[in-house]
Amino acid sequence: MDILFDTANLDDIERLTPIYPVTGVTTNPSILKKEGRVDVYKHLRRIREIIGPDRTLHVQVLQKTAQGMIDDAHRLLDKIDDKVYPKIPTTEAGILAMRTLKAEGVHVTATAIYSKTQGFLAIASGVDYLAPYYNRMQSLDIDTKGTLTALSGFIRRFDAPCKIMAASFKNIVQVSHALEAGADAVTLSPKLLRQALSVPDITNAVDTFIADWESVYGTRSLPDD
Ligand SMILES: O=P(O)(O)OC[C@H]1O[C@](O)(CO)[C@@H](O)[C@@H]1O
Repeated sequence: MDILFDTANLDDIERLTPIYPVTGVTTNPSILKKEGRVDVYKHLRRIREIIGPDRTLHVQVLQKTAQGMIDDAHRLLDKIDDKVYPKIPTTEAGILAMRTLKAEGVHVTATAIYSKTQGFLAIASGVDYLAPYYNRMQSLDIDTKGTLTALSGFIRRFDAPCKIMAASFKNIVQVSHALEAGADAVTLSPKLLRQALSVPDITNAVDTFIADWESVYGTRSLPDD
């Protein structure tokens, strides 16, 4: 299972990567916008430094034509490093860009996925990750779980070297539903993870165990022997 941080915030990535079992970081232009007008390549190289070479870094291209997307992907690989996964929107131009980049041996993440059709086209184009937009699909009344289950079935049936990285989460329930439906990976903001762990019931359970111990032994520590 892959869990990725959907953020470009350096403080969060630096502080939380050692804590959570994250396997990578995803960004897009809207996520980068939250950091202000940063020196974008420097910023992304710093993310790479923090997460190290073994975690994946997914960065979106900006152009809408196939050639523009390919040029953007090359720019990202050149300016950040050759391990970056360019994120290519799954449009008609994007499909051509994906196929061209895969033929060059580049890792590719297909993004902006709302449908099974986009998904199977990206799978057939040989991409490494598919990023279906969980919350945005739900808001359109699309059968999100059914779409993920079908895509996961296609991947298995055709033995495609592709993982589903569900994205666009607005609450933690969507995340577990995506995993139940067949997502191999989920990308979510660190804030969602922290919110999920800071519910009062969890804290209360831990406090009650300590209080029970203390009421018997008069201390909050385990004995040395
Ligand atoms: O709906 P949102 O919150 O804008 O999310 C869009 C999603 O698309 C992605 O760009 C796909 O990787 C994620 O980084 C993000 O989770």
